[in-house]
Amino acid sequence: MTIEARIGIVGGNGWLGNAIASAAVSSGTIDGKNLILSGRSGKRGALDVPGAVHTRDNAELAEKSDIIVLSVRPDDFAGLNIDASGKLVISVMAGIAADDIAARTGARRIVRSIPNAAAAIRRSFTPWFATPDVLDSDKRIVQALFDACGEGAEVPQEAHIDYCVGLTGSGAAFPALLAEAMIAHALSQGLPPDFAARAAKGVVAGASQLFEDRDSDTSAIVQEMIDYRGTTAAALQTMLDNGIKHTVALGLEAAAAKAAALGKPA
Ligand SMILES: NC(=O)C1=CN([C@@H]2O[C@H](COP(=O)(O)OP(=O)(O)OC[C@H]3O[C@@H](n4cnc5c(N)ncnc54)[C@H](OP(=O)(O)O)[C@@H]3O)[C@@H](O)[C@H]2O)C=CC1
Ligand SMILES: O=C(O)[C@@H]1CCC=N1
Repeated sequence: MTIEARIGIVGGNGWLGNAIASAAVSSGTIDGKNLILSGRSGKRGALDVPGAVHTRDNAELAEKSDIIVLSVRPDDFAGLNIDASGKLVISVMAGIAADDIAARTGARRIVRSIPNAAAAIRRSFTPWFATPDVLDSDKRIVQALFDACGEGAEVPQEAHIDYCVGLTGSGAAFPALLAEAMIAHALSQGLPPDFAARAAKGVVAGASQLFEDRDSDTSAIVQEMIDYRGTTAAALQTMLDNGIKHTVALGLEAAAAKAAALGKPA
């Protein structure tokens, strides 16, 4: 789907806002001339967004946009002054509730979402939630925008978005941590650093490619290896016995708790 509406991204010069803008244009989902990107400093994002207008003036952005994406840090939201009444607002901010977005912007049609940094390569799995006033036509645009960034998926409750800050928003961070743990152990066993890094990243990257197959079932992969009763089973069972699932659960809960705290005044 091509989005004909004009989209303004507040914080469009930042990590995520720039990635979304780049993905939307490079996929052909929106013409760059229909994008306006704002930032305070005048700095541009790392990724080129051909045709887009850049501004430091959020009032100009609001005036020129049919849809406003809020991509400032949660801590900066309280200082944001923008009139989005009558417009669709799409927030990517962690922890900021739809009611607070409505109160600050005057908008009623509000979507909350949690993309991740893989939007830069159009591989973000992005959950999104629409408040009751959001129109079906708005939803088609939101889905198209997040499909341009990878894959969008509507969730039925706002609470799911708060939960997903950890589940999807952290993006490459958790697989990177797994690779880090593997590298650290390989180094402790005397393997050369360059080899250890290539080996661990190669395993994680290879697994990611395998998971691309929509039919791949992670629990089946784990069970198959446990049933094989070989060396991988020994490793998996030791990790399970030592609480790896509990550790992951604690991490996801910590992310959700941090997001909840971000949404509250200090
Ligand atoms: N990065 C990620 O992977 C993810 C981020 N998010 C959410 O996305 C949002 C953006 O995060 P991220 O891109 O990482 O942060 P960045 O700091 O990279 O980008 C935020 C941008 O907002 C701009 N900004 C701040 N205040 C204003 C303002 N009043 N008007 C216009 N622009 C403003 C800043 O511009 P300047 O520097 O010029 O002041 C900055 O470039 C956050 O709310 C975060 O929770 C959600 C999921 C994943
Ligand atoms: O780490 C963060 O705060 C951002 C927001 C959600 C995921 N990443």
